[in-house]
Amino acid sequence: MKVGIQGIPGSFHHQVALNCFGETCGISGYRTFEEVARSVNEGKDDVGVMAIENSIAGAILPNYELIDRYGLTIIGEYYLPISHNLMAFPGQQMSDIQQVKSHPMALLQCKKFFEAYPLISLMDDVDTASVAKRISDEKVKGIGAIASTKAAEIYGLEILAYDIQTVKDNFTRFILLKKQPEKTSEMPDKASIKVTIRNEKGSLAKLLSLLSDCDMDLSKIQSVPVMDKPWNYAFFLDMQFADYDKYQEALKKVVASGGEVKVFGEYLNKK
Ligand SMILES: O=C(O)C(=O)C[C@]1(C(=O)O)C=C[C@@H](O)C=C1
Repeated sequence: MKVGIQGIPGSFHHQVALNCFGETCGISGYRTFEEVARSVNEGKDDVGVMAIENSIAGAILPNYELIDRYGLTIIGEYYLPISHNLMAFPGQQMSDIQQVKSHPMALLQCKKFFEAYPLISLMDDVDTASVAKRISDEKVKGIGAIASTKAAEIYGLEILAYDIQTVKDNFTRFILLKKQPEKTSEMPDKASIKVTIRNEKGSLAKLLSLLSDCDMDLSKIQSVPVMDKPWNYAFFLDMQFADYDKYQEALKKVVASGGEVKVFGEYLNKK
């Protein structure tokens, strides 16, 4: 199984790939989410792992657009507990650190911790682990990384502060992406869809009550701009259901009421 991720060993994506596909899967690391989406679309990787939302920092909106543009299918999801740690080249104190680099989502999850250190500047980087690796390879002093304890272990860095995310219970939801939908033995109980509706008074309210009438349990609704129609919006919806037929009926009703529907995936809820 060839798995595409953004990041390198020690990153959270790498951990999810190992947890989902086992130690022997072949993992290719890319610098951007777009490269992951492209590699799955071109068949270079069988499956892509992509973070889509975090319980502190919220949705990674651009990733919804990537799934849409590259025509990928969501075949599953995975929730990983995330603990962030501040680490640096060994032998330094907190007072030696002038700058901290990490993945933008990781920085967002630790914003509160750094309020007590106004002299430390925060900078976006590719992924959590690659900063740790660079500090180690180039023996960089004065710069810290935010990453997992596993990354500190792999790259030989010293942890200056443990568990620095704003709330202790912190989760990132990852989605597993393939080029084509796959047949599963179990009936799906969750779906991710995109609905485009006309920008008219009450149209979103009508959509929501229609879904509720069909017993759809919405776990996510995210509006995204329709690029070629300024100030029009489409909605990415995640919904859970006990009855697959009712879900199919809901989709038909949305279309009958004038909505455009694109299904991104039907899979098993893992929450
Ligand atoms: O940089 C990493 O280690 C990642 O796997 C990326 C990522 C993300 O994209 O949200 C994954 C989980 C955490 O939320 C922080 C960063």
